[in-house]
Amino acid sequence: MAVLTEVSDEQAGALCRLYGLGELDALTGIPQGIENTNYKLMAGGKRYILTLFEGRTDLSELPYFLTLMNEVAEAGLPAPRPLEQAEGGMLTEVAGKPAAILSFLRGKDIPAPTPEDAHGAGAFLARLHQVTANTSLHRPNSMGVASWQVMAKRLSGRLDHFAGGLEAEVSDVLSELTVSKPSGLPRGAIHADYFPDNLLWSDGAISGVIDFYFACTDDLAYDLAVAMNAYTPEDRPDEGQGDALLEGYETVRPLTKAEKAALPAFLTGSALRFFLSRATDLVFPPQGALYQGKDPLPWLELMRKRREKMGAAT
Ligand SMILES: Nc1ncnc2c1ncn2[C@@H]1O[C@H](COP(=O)(O)OP(=O)(O)O)[C@@H](O)[C@H]1O
Ligand SMILES: N[C@@H](CCOP(=O)(O)O)C(=O)O
Repeated sequence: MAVLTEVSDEQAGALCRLYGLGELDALTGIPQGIENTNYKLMAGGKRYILTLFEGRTDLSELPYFLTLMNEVAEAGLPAPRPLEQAEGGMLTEVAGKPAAILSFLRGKDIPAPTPEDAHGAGAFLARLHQVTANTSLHRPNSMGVASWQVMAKRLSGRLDHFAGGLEAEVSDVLSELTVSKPSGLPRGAIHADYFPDNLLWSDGAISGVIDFYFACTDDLAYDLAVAMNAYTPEDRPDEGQGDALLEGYETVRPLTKAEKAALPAFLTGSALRFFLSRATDLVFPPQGALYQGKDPLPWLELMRKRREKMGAAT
């Protein structure tokens, strides 16, 4: 239940005036999500999303995320469009939290995507990259390799509780990844959290891509690897969703030779990244976010599979 901050009808009414939306019709909390508070806001007969940014989102980075979403929407892809206040500015404050109003996107996520769904998600990711590769916006990846090292260090003394010998294994993988770090690949703004719950579908087509709050500047092929892993079902890893997503991606944007060569390391690295972030959140539950305890272990298994293939590819 991600309504961490209550918003009164009075506060919502004031927001409607600030953004020139007409009369407030209704305000309903959205239970999905774990990071921020989201409400469905109905005003002047239209639907919007009201997001209150909770503790884990860095305030100074909000303009980057909102401007990026706006650029993607301007390019004709279904990303949330942040609304401007009548007097200018996208951000405001509600109940002591920074807040924005975003356009509402129709559709629902597909919790257990088939390989066919993954193929469509891959083609859409490539279209997204065609837009975000050209942005002038810049934000370093705060969840990149350096942060994996920080997380592993913070978890030191605890990793072996997840699996015997894991501390040494993670340290070995980190060294391998540092040695094999590719450079000079196509870069741009990447989504960095392209999981099935961040894509909305309607009538068999993608009607929304949401949750840009990990977006950053990085290699496009790394984003693809995150998505291939995220679409690999945790309980049925061998059904082929990852490969189908890659196939779909390449129907729109074929990978360069160098990107193909980098993919095994990116798949291993991104599996390690989500294992480490989930393990960190379990061991040190974040304050201010309503953490629902996502299981890190399937990502450890996936990391091991990906690492085997990385070894075979070198
Ligand atoms: N622009 C939008 N249009 C429609 N629904 C949205 C939109 N943004 C968020 N949602 C709904 O809110 C839920 C949580 O949003 P999300 O950004 O994933 O939250 P969190 O950052 O807390 O993970 C989504 O699963 C979706 O149901
Ligand atoms: N997708 C990540 C966690 C980020 O959560 P989100 O609700 O903001 O998408 C994971 O599965 O570990």
